Amino acid sequence: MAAIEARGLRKSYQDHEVVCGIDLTVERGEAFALLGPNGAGKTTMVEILEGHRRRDAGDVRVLGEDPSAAGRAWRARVGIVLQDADDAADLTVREMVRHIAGFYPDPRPADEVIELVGLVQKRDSKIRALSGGQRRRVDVALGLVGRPDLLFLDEPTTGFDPQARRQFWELVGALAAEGTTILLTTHYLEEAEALADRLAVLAGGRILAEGAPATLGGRLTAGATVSWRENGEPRAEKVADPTELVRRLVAEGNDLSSLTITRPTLEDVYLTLIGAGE
Ligand SMILES: Nc1ncnc2c1ncn2[C@@H]1O[C@H](COP(=O)(O)OP(=O)(O)OP(=O)(O)O)[C@@H](O)[C@H]1O
Repeated sequence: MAAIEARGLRKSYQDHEVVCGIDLTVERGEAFALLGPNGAGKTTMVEILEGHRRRDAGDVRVLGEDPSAAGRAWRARVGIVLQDADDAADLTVREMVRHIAGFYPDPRPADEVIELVGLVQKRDSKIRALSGGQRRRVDVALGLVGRPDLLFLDEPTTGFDPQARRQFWELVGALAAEGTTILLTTHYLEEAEALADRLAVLAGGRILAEGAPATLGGRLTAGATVSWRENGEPRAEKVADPTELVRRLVAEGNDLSSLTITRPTLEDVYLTLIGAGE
């Protein structure tokens, strides 16, 4: 059974439909990323799957249950890192993690979680005295402490410095290796590429494309651009397979010290898709 199964999911605010009949399957143990511009409907989707928002139509099963009707046992298996968590509490990091751990049947030890998110130095600091990125790490700690089977991460690394982001990627990789299913939204394409087994690009409440990061939008078959210099002049040619062209350039005795072969990046593919979706 898939971890997440949604069919014909719809949601409107007033008369504005922002999720327009989405089908989505996330397998158990998979890391899945939702990408899309501001207002695409990602958070609305995720909140419906978390059981935090009612849907207007569609069938949804998350860990085998309908999230709008699921009870405490289900909730204990789901970890959530909200986009705008309000954690400006008067508690220390450790107190807060312990407090939330108390709601779960089999939590991770608080100190272990604090170490996982790199907050050992701030363990006894009040949360309201932390920087934005450090608070975000607390959010992540609270999402992890219950040892969830499924973890929702809504823009988890917003405000992280580059080092913290790398550490977070390693953490998510370790959780995925333990078998945790992960549904992530992000605006960082390199994050999606680093973390996701599969991803979907959402715009205007619809999925425009879905697949592995390496093959999304025909990325692998889109051809390659070969660039080199000939008699001091820059040359470039777009080809399906660069092998033959490179062979010819070698046979012709060209200086290939500046040769490059590039394929569309995930960002190229994403921007093309979004452009096409507007
Ligand atoms: N509570 C609400 N009431 C009315 N409209 C809403 C509400 N929440 C979201 N919307 C609208 O629904 C649309 C989708 O919003 P949503 O937050 O799901 O997008 P998103 O893809 O998560 O965007 P972002 O990348 O900016 O977080 C937007 O047009 C937004 O203005």
